[in-house]
This record gives sequence, structure tokens and C-alpha cells, in this order.
Amino acid sequence: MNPLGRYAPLVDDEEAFLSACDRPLPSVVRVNTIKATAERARSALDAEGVGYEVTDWHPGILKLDERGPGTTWPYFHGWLHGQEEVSALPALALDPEPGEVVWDACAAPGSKTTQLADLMDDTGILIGNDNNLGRLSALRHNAERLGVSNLVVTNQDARNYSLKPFGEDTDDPQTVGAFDRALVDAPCSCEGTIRKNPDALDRWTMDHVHSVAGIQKGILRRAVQATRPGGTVVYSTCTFAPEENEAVLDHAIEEEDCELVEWDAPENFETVPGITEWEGEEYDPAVELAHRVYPHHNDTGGFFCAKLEVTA
Ligand SMILES: C[S@@+](CC[C@H](N)C(=O)[O-])C[C@H]1O[C@@H](n2cnc3c(N)ncnc32)[C@H](O)[C@@H]1O
Repeated sequence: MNPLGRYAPLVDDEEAFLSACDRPLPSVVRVNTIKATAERARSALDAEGVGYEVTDWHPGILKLDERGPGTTWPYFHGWLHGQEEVSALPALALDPEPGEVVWDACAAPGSKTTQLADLMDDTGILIGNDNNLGRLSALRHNAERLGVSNLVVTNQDARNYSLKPFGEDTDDPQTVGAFDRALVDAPCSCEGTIRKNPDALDRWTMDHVHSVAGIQKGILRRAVQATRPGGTVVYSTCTFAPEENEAVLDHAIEEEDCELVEWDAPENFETVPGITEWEGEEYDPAVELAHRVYPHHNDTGGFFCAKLEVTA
């Protein structure tokens, strides 16, 4: 079943929304400033004769004229990383500082992890975790190509993430060094990836939405618990389903010591606020601070991103 029709009441222009979902996604790269400046990477693309357009919201995010950057030498040397434009938002929202301890709970294949390393100037400690060992090898490969050296890779279920591998005697984050920031780029029903994977919705069911929402709640809960008071947690998905977005945030702010905080989306990048009502359910008004991204607004995939502060 194709679920996109469910979201007609949420979007400003249903026809534009559905037609954008039907178009292939532009090929986009992020400049990896661990290895090159945006200017140097652009000159290298110029020298290779690869056409591109700099996005009007970020000088290091480029839309290529051709599909797939993998055959260019600036890519081979780790100056560029192929990353969907909208997928750059969560790391910008998390905004890690150099020297901090940052947990990426669902990290593979590492687009956002490597972007976090870049924002941290490749300093501090970045823990990239994923429960899928196969996908972790892609993360390691990307980190190596991009020259990331502040990364520790772990393979655990993020819902019960244990700090014992770090030599701690206890898993209580209040008695061990807690994370300064955590990113939960959660597994989801992937509705917003339809432009990249036309089969993404072939096996969509409401049962799957509900079951993945349970996993999302468990991972977000652990991220809040394992982050120090005053620290930041970002929650993101690539789906439109409110059951996996606002409902998960509503549950977290009700059950855990955290609150949603304002985060301004980049200038020239259009988002709309989270919704407070869906199919008879009402959510805490604070979920309006979250950002929904629809494909027809910025010619991207669909996305959801929210920033929380840990309060105790
Ligand atoms: C949206 S993808 C992450 C994409 C990644 N952040 C990136 O930017 O490249 C979600 C990831 O969550 C992982 N995952 C699913 N359930 C998990 C769990 N319980 N604990 C940890 N990781 C999980 C999946 O293996 C998948 O790699």
C-alpha cells in the first residue's frame, strides 16, 4: 500500500507533494572539511569538468549535474561525501563542539557520523553505534576515506546501550561520564526516501509503523538517559508518519527528563512545524518546535528533525 495519500491533510499542495515524491532525487555531495575547504573541493570538481550548483543554504553542500560522485577523484580522496541534502540537518541541529563526547545511536552507514566528526574538527570522542554489523563496515569504510580519527565504533542495540565496553562498572549514566550530545537518526518506515528508492513503500504496513515506533521510543529514551543534564539530543527520521515523529517526541517529553527546544532551520531551507493532532490523537503543543520537511519545498527527500535538551 502506498501511504503518501495519508498526508494530504498535512501538506499545503497535495499535487506538488505527490509529484515531487515521484521525481528522482538530485545527486548531492557534502564537502568534508577534515580534508578540504569548500573552495578547494569546488575547484577540483571544476578541474574534472563536473558541473554543480552550490545550494543556497549551505556553501559546502553541492548539487551535481551528473548522477553519482563516486568516480571523481575529489570523492576518492575523501574531499566529498555523497549525502542527501536534507540528511545534513540533524548534525547541524546537534551542533557539537570540538572536544565533546558525542553518541550517534544509529550511525551506519555514517553520513551523519562523518558530518559530526567534521563539525567537531575531528577532536573529542565520537561514538558511532549501530546494531547491524554489516552496515557498520560501510561506516568504517566511509570514516576511513574521509579521514575521521575521533571515532569509536560499537555494535549494540541502542535501546539498552551499555557503557561497560568503555570500562565502566555500571550502566548508570549519572555515575559515569555521560554524553554531551546524542543523535538518534532512527530506523523508520522510510517514506521520505521514495525518491531515492522507488521500492521503499512496497512493503509499507501500518503494523510496521507501529512496531518501529516502539523501537524509536526505546532508542530516544536511552539517548536522553545517557546524555548529561543540559546536554542535547536530536531526533530525526526520514518518514512523514506522525506515529514515528511527533508521537515519539510526545512520549519522550512525557516520560523522560527532557524538553523540546527551538532550533532555527537554515536560512533558505523551508520546513514546517510539527503537528499537534493526528487521527484523533493529540500531542503536546511543544512538538510544534520540530521540523517537517516535505519534498516539494526544497526538492529533497522527506524528513523530520527535532532538538531536545536533557533537564536532569
Ligand atoms: C536511518 S538509518 C541511519 C542512517 C545513518 N545515521 C546515516 O546518516 O548514515 C537507521 C539505522 O538504525 C539501525 N538500527 C535499527 N535498530 C537499531 C537498534 N535497536 N539499535 C541501534 N541501531 C539500530 C539500522 O541498522 C540503521 O543503520
